[in-house]
Amino acid sequence: LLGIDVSKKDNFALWYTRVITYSEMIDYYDISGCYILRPWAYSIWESIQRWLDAEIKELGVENSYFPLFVPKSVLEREKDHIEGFAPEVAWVTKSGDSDLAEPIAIRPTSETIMYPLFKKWIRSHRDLPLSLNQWSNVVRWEFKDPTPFLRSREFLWQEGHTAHATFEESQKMVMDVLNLYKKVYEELLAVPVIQGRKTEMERFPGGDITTTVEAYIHGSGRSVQGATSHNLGQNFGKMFEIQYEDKAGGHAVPWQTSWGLTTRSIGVMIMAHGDDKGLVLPPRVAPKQVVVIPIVKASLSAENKAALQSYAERITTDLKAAKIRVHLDHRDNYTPGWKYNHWEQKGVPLRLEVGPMDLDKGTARMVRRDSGLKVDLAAEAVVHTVLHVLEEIQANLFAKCKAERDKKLVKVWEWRDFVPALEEKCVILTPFVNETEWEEEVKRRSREEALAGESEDARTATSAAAKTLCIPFDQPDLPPGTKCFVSGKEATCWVLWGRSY
Ligand SMILES: O=C(C[C@H]1NCCC[C@H]1O)Cn1cnc2c(c1=O)CCCC2
Ligand SMILES: [Mg+2]
Repeated sequence: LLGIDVSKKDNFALWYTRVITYSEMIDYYDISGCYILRPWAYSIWESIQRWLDAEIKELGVENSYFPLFVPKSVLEREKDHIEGFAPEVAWVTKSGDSDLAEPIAIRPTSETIMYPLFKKWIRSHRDLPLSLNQWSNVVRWEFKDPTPFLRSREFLWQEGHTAHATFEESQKMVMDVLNLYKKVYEELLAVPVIQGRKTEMERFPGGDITTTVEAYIHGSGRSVQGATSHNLGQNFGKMFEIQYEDKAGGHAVPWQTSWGLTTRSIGVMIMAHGDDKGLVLPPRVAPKQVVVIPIVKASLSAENKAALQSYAERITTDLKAAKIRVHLDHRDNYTPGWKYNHWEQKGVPLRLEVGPMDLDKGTARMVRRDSGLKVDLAAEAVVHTVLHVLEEIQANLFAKCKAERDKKLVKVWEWRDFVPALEEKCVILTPFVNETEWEEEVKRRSREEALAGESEDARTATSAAAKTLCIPFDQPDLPPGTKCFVSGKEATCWVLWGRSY
């Protein structure tokens, strides 16, 4: 097949599979849940990394690297931290033919690897704040159906881990990082997110406060956690007996944070912006922002072919000089039409067509990937127009995504309106009593009412149930006496619900 040949709205899962393969981002691997990140995808991860790495360093964080392995005795140091997650842990039990004395876990996250060293390094208040990050892979043997980028058994991420003398300082770090995550999504990936706090049921049990950025995928109507930033309180400090001599000469336990953003962010961007022709890349992370395509007609004389080639090369050189990521596709074994389709599937924001007429008139035809708009430009106007239009495309993608999300962001006050709104692919704000048993009840009833007697595979990554996404920091007005939408009890806050990945 030359084209994607399936519409995003008709079969979202198949559309996504076609987009990530035809754009040469992903290839499949023998082990379920493991994928190859090809250069077109890896380049996007590098752009995210480059921006985020510089920003966390501004916060005083330093990069480091800890071992991939953690002994069973250390990983299971505190039962309540690990109990819910145990099935996801991958173990090394042998080397060659011989069994290891003690099974060794492959890191699913690095708290238990790092914090024994934090204990060793943090002795005085002068050792604080300790702020480390590592860019690495992690392994979680997920049970649910895998989806490239969104849910894989190995993924790339950064995990930040800090220790502070006061709660206030730790909470500032939690929020400073959460604001960086919002910028990664909104300013790099052009995807709007809602910041908030996870409910008691959804928060990381090892921490005290879990904050999150929640994205909405218009095509599937599902929401997805974009990244998390936790205030761990003193829990891990107590668990790992981290203590230091404070200014008054007494013993104190530091206040810690941990925070992570993963390659899932790339999947969110693909789903948010892709269309029926394939990927649509935000210019700020596009591996190539412009592709120059010479239109070489066979009838052209040799010198005209050469003239056209050098004209296209000059335009390419001018763009490179302006730090624009440009590619000249002068392959003579593909037609211009084939190339248009190919680079559209790869989501390149701008195409510049350069034909014999353009050579004569000193022009080039600029075609926008997001809107399809075609504009003929004078060669000397190409660079500054391209720079301007790339910014326009970035803003346009964000605006389109935000409009789509806002159209589906609804308020519901009564239970009877809740499941119908889910069926309409909405993400739903409700007044809520914010008690775990009522959260469980909503999960159960929303699945039951949506399935209406049908069953649901436990492995499904696309459950019919609604779950809480977050308690948005930006709370709508809640007049006293407002009733919880499901329990009828006094509502204590507005909560965001949705079907999610
Ligand atoms: O990983 C975290 C907390 C924290 N880890 C560091 C980055 C930020 C944040 O994700 C929670 N968590 C999730 N998943 C798992 C574990 C786990 O602790 C441990 C066992 C395997 C699966
Ligand atoms: Mg998990």
